[in-house]
Amino acid sequence: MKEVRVDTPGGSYPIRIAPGRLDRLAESVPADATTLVLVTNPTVAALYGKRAEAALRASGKPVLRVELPDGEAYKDWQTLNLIFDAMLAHHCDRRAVIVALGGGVIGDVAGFAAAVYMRGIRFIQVPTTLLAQVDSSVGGKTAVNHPSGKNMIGAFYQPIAVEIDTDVLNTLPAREVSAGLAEVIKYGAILDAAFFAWCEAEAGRLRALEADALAAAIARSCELKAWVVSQDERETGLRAILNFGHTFAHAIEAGVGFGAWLHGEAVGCGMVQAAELSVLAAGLPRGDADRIRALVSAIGCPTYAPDLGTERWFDLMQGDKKTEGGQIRFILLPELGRAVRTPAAAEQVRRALDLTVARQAGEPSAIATLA
Ligand SMILES: NC(=O)c1ccc[n+]([C@@H]2O[C@H](COP(=O)([O-])OP(=O)(O)OC[C@H]3O[C@@H](n4cnc5c(N)ncnc54)[C@H](O)[C@@H]3O)[C@@H](O)[C@H]2O)c1
Ligand SMILES: O=C(O)C(=O)C[C@@H](O)[C@H](O)[C@H](O)COP(=O)(O)O
Ligand SMILES: [Zn+2]
Repeated sequence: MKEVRVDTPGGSYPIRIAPGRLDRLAESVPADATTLVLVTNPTVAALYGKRAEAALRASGKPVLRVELPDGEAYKDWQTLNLIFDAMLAHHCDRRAVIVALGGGVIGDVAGFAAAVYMRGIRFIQVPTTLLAQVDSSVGGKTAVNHPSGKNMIGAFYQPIAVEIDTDVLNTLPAREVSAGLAEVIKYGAILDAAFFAWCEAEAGRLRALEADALAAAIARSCELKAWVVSQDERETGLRAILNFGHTFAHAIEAGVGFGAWLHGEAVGCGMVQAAELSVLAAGLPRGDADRIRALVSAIGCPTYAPDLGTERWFDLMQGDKKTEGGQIRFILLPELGRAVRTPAAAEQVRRALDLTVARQAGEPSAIATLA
């Protein structure tokens, strides 16, 4: 088993990575827990609900299962309330522990519920998508969407443990694998050029879910994210680099309607857009931007963005959480493996959009590249 630790001012917690962790969840259950609230969705429950529940019951604690509707479109306030309704109906107290079993949507919503239920109870992340294993389960960003923007209502709230069972990825649809790989290559682009090059070499094996390549990618991603979060839990500075590609990505997700593009797909495309902007505004060599586009394509994510109209693009990006005093601030790359947070001239942003938005009939349509 590989263990990575996240150290924040509020405490330290382990990320445990190994095949079969799902059957050993009792190891993360605190001795004084009263009820374990297993939050999941029908898709994941059908695949892993019974095993997870049995593993939790092995701790000797009662388990309350709460199933939320599946999908980004349900990552909202109403869905969050379903957790509170169930917990209050079952008289869950402050020593109840939420266990989030699912992808990033379940982890973000269940984590936010833990942050605010009776002003805060403990929670455990059991991520079952690649994206959730390499990114969303680590670092304590919890949130729901608002119709106007991604993750607009939320809290920084750390889990007490992250349990990563690499075996569960075998049931993941190919499109979800590609989406998860987008966040993997993000770490290479912003922090580790050698890891980026490794991803280029291993892209085919990663897409094919080859166990050794996948385990290495998950471990390195968790190490890099844990390193960033341990230095800047609340995104006062350094942590913002984890948002590389996301100013564009979140505009895509909100612009086309939550769920039409997967978050990881939007991140893949958003990184191509941020790389183009980096060439114009941060000195990224042309060849490095081309490598980013080629790798995003190789992992199976779209490289052309939808045509939302320039005004709408700017309007959506203006709403980004990194905007300060009305100025949109991007995460850009001066070179592969190094990221900075910086504003960019409107003209440069317009040019980057021109280069990356699918506008003409002859251009590959953004969605068509998903096939
Ligand atoms: N908190 C963070 O730091 C952070 C980081 C990155 C992304 N996110 C958020 O995560 C969300 C995206 O997460 P996601 O990509 O995991 O999507 P998701 O949670 O919607 O899961 C994708 C799909 O896979 C299904 N699924 C889950 N595990 C499965 C398995 N093992 N086998 C088969 N199907 C399975 C789910 O039911 C769902 O239909 C977005 O809302 C994004 O904003 C948060
Ligand atoms: O952990 C972080 O910090 C990230 O930015 C990781 C991102 O991949 C993730 O999508 C995050 O939810 C985006 O955060 P937001 O603050 O822009 O909503
Ligand atoms: Zn992301």
